[in-house]
Amino acid sequence: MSWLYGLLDLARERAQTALRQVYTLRGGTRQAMVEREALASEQARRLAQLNAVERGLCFGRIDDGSGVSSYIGRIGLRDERHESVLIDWRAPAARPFYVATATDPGGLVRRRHLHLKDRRVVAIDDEVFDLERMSEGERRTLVGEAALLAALRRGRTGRMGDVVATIQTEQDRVIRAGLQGALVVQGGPGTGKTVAALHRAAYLLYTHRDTLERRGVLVVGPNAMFLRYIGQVLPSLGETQVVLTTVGEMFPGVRAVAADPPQAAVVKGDVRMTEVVAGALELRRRVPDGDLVVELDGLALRVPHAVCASLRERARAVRLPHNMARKLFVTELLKELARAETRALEESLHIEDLANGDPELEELAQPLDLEADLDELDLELASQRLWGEPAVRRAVDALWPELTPQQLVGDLLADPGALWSVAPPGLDWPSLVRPAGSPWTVGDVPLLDEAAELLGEDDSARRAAGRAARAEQDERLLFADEVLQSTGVAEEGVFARADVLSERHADDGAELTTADRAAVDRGWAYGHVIVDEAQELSAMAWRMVMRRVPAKSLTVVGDIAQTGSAAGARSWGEVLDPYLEGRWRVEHLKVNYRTPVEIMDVAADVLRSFDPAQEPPESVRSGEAAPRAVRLPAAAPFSVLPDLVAGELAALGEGRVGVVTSDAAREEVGRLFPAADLDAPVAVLTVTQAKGLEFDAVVVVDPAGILGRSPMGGRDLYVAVTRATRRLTVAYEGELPPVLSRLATESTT
Ligand SMILES: Nc1ncnc2c1ncn2[C@@H]1O[C@H](COP(=O)(O)OP(=O)(O)OP(=O)(O)O)[C@@H](O)[C@H]1O
Repeated sequence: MSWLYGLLDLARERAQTALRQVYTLRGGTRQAMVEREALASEQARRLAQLNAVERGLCFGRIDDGSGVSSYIGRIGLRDERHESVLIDWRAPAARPFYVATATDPGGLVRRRHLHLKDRRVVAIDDEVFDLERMSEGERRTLVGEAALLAALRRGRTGRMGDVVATIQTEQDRVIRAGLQGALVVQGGPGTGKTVAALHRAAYLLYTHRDTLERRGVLVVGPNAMFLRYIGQVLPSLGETQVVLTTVGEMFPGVRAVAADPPQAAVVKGDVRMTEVVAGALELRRRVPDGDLVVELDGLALRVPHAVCASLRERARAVRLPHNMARKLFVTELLKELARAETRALEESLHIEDLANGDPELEELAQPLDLEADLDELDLELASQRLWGEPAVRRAVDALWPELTPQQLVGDLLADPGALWSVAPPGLDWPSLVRPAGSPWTVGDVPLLDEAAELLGEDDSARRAAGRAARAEQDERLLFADEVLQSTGVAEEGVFARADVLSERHADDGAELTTADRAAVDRGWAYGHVIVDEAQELSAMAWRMVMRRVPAKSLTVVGDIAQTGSAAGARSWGEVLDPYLEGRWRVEHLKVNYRTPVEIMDVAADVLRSFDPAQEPPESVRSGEAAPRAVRLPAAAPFSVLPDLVAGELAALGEGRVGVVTSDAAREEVGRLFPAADLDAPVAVLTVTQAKGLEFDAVVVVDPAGILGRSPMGGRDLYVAVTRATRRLTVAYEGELPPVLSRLATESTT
């Protein structure tokens, strides 16, 4: 191994030297500075990648029938003669390592898993593909079974790790699926959907770096805790440029964590909320009851009701977003007010009075028609003057206000009258009503996004800047190419292409990476979007996600059987067909790598209780402690939990306990374990919070409360009991729910 690590050290030194050189250069044109910065950030990224692969640099070897051996590792390395000596796990040449099975070795005679500690090989697992001498029992489908089981037996750290060394064939199919179109990864708990999806992100970035570095990859997860749980996987694979977010954070400027009550969540997630939001906007474009009258300097500027109505119609008819159409409305209304001002002035000038009875003057006095004399320039100047008048502004704002999404949605939800008048029949709008100024909920975020689409933003300044930036683009590109050529890096293939470099350093933020820029831009079009726990997204949330990926290149990861949100998915067709019209495909993952057979049998009973047709995934492990139910004492039931959890920690020796409670018990149980968090030995979570996570031992508290929370209670209990990798205890009061009757019961005294 030392020769491979030697090459890694060399590559690091080269990157470091290049970085130092870039930093020692000073002065020059702005262009030169921008280019230096581009090189520096590329070198820094390369260095970070080289550092990330130190642990377990090389983990596999494959031998083909002709005596050729290839090493598989976290990155690709070449020797001084430019010969490939370590194959990146994502390269096509590494594929046989993941797909060869005993029955279909694909030209391999041996697959070797290498276990490294520091920089030394400490263990080897070999699989020899010799079909002649293979017994039936050996024709298994697991890839590198010994290495896989060793990986699965390791205690959990509270953070998901990468699995490059032990990816299984069915997962490999998911990871290496093409970039185009939508792929649904459906699989039961613990089948590696999340881990496969993250490796897929790394694979796609490796294989389609040109497109994806520019457009970015977005991963949407169920909550912040989950994002922390998975946050290290991609960096450990050398990829730091992926945006991780939750539905509650997808609207820039809003960080929603609060959940709606179940009924409000259902209504907010209903696609008919598009009509509600659009209706609410319509209510804000008003026509005055009678004529519009603006009092200005003693004059009453009057615009007839019918004219106001027609101005509104014209502004609507342009079909621009509201805040952009407002410009047209304002321009037209100001002209009408200018005309009205002239009319008012006319009426106020009584020439007969000025003649003061003089018959000659009276004869001279012609009826004035100042309005007819107004030309476009007069109107424009008058409009400008009027726009400076607060009374005019107030009148305009009352008829066609400039609105933010927050104003539109916040006002609507606090206004029962408005909700009543815009909600389509059958929509339970009263469940939405709440006090003004309430904190944003996760269910509000897709509504804000919907509102933002209808409102639009005044981006004329940004577009002008964009045009100017594009004019510079060609020049920049040319220059970036020259830099790459002159430094020789173009040949080394170490750097991003010139257009990527130049794009990164476009005017709107020289030091910002694609990920940085994308994360704050609601209108950013990602190259690929991965949605995890996708069964939880409502129809409205899907609209928001789909807006972020116009190319519809998606990986949708989830399990319909685990849907906990009442607004979530009942089938993949139901949520995807409105956007993809059947143009999506499903890969099924069927092997459970997390939960041992003994616990999975209990979970299977729960699954059958709400969906008898579903097959639970098959566990790869067995032989862990039998899962049990513990009856809590009737008086102060939770008081025994600290001892119970301490017992679980002791039984684990090394590992973490997850206490998964009903929503009702969460607070009281949480008080018993004050320092509970992901990294602590004990974490206390509701089922919603525990979704996607796992623990060595799980204590499920108040199963009846979990079952009774909502119509989705059975699914919630299924999620709760499938979080354990080794031990499961169900702590209940009163009677054990019949669906758990398989559990051996104990009582506490
Ligand atoms: N090929 C593999 N090698 C080693 N470990 C694996 C492999 N596949 C999955 N695992 C492990 O199995 C566990 C479950 O994986 P993961 O969380 O991705 O499953 P999931 O399908 O997303 O589960 P859930 O539906 O419950 O969220 C994780 O600890 C993961 O690291």
